Amino acid sequence: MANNLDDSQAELDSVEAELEMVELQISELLEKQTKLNSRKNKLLQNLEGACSSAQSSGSSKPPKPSFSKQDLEHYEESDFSWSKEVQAKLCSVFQLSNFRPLQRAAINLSMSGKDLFLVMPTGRGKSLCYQLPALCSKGFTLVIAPLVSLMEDQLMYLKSVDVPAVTLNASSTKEDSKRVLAGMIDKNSPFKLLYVTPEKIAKSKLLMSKLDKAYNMGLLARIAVDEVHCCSQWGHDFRPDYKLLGILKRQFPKVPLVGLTATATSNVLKDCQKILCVQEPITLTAPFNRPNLYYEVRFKDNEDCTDQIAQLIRERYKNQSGIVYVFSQKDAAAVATDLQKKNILAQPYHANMEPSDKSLVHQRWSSKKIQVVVATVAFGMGIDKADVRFVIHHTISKSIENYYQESGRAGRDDGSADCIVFFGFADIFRISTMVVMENTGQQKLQNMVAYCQNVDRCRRAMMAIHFDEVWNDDECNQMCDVCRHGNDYITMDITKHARDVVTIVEMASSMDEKLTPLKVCDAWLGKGPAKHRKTITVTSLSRLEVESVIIYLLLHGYFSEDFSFTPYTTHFYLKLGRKAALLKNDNHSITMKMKRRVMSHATVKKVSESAGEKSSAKVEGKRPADSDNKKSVAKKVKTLP
Ligand SMILES: Nc1ncnc2c1ncn2[C@@H]1O[C@H](COP(=O)(O)OP(=O)(O)OP(=O)(O)O)[C@@H](O)[C@H]1O
Repeated sequence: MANNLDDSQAELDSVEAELEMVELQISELLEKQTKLNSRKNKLLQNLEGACSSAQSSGSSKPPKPSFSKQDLEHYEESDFSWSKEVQAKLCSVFQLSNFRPLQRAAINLSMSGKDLFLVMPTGRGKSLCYQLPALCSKGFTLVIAPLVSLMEDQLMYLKSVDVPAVTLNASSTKEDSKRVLAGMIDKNSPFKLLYVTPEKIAKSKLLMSKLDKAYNMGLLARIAVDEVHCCSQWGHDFRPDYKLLGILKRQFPKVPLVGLTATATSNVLKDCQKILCVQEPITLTAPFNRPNLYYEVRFKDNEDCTDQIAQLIRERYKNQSGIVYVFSQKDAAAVATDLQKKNILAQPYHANMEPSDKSLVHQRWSSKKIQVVVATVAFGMGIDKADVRFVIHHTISKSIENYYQESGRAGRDDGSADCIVFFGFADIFRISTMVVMENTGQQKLQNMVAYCQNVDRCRRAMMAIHFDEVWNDDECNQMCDVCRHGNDYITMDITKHARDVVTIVEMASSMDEKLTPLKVCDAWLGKGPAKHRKTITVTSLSRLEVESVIIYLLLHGYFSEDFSFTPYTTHFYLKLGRKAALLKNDNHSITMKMKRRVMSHATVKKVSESAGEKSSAKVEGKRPADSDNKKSVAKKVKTLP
């Protein structure tokens, strides 16, 4: 009997070991699949380019795509019946001399009556693509925008260039509304643009009936849906009322619609197409690469992060405008106060401020009376200051899409600007608990963390994946810290460290104890409660290295999140992830790329070095945390008594 049991146990162990190997192989294959897909996309792009030129030279040809490069070239031309007027108004009204990429094509398509989705990075001039056609068409253009403040900014701007535009929203007076509703069916078109929120379309029968009349009179020239990704559940700013906008195309099928967004992926756009009931829209996607922006990630030391920011502002951005994004309203106030104490003209901005205070900060900043706005993400849509020279993130964003959008407020004038994010360990878990209820919140956050943790891939190329684009690292032009300071990393074998730290969490769990990531760090560094110190192998890594290893293990499935909810707050604990069991296998090893300035040579086993660097390269930028920690690097190995 005992023999039988032993045999079964042995077989079970062997099956489990085999399963672990299979799981490892699957994860390796998945990684390989991602890389191959990226290469495939790039090759397809190259092939598509080659096919288009072959087609134009008359050779034999694959079927023509629905909107080919030649079509695009056609719409880039300036010999349409409206071209002269468009060009004249570009100069005389908008005081611009040239179009930016895709603007002319978008305008020509829209003037030709085509439905269009225009995906263009933030600040590249999407508004012009419906404002200019509005001026060159009979009647008025209906613009759906998500925020009243955004409409007001647009109206202010349009007023400054003498373009008649109006809005209908909850704060419009009765008289205003009456005037606007009458204007909609006035053949003399007293205004060329009418801005409304999606809620207004959903709720105001009067507005819909006037639109119907205007449509029948041929006065509803065009419909523009700004921030069109808000239609889709998969878009990061989903707004339920956007879902009801399908009524517009159903009621007014002959009116061309243009949907504008800075952040939609192709899946989000497909969803928007369905929701808006647009049959066959043409999608124009401007390249997302902003070559004038320099992207950088810095490790965050909570104690002196604001000092570092202040120093940057004083030295590198003297007299230049910028934004510091923070996590919470409390942080906005605290960081702004800290900066003020260091003689920097900074003011906070967050959703909970009085609207008049918000506009005051915005105005002061726009007119350079203050240098820096310390803001939560509430400072976003509708911010149109061209000469923002830096956007510093005091805390990481909750997704790459958000980061792209927020950092993209820099350098709208095409002049060079910096986007720096301070990557802090504790911040990851603050954000993680904040997005816990969001569908894909954790995955998106992990992508952002992977962007920050990355040491060997061009930051642009990493962002591109999220916009269904493939950018070559060599197109970066050293405009990210990785490309500029290339090879500043080492590949490390962290298997033993991983085993040690996973054991800590395992032991805690066997004692029915949950550990937050910070507690795991402390315990591993030998700073936790005495009862833990007796049982664990204290690491010789520095705190920064410890944090990096834990983040790596979390990103790669050796750890996972264990949320615990109370009526007041959500706690983040670490538990073993699906790959933790692999560490029991002696043949399993984990390697990790780590920035030189993070790792200390004495403590980790170096597997291979990146090309071009000598092992004796000095470890730069040591922070107090590192040096403090060296005191405790006594290679203590404590075992059970
Ligand atoms: N052809 C052009 N040449 C120079 N500047 C331009 C051109 N087109 C637009 N701009 C300017 O670019 C700035 C940003 O334009 P706009 O607000 O339309 O951007 P956007 O793409 O709508 O951004 P967001 O996604 O933030 O709404 C404006 O100051 C605008 O005047």
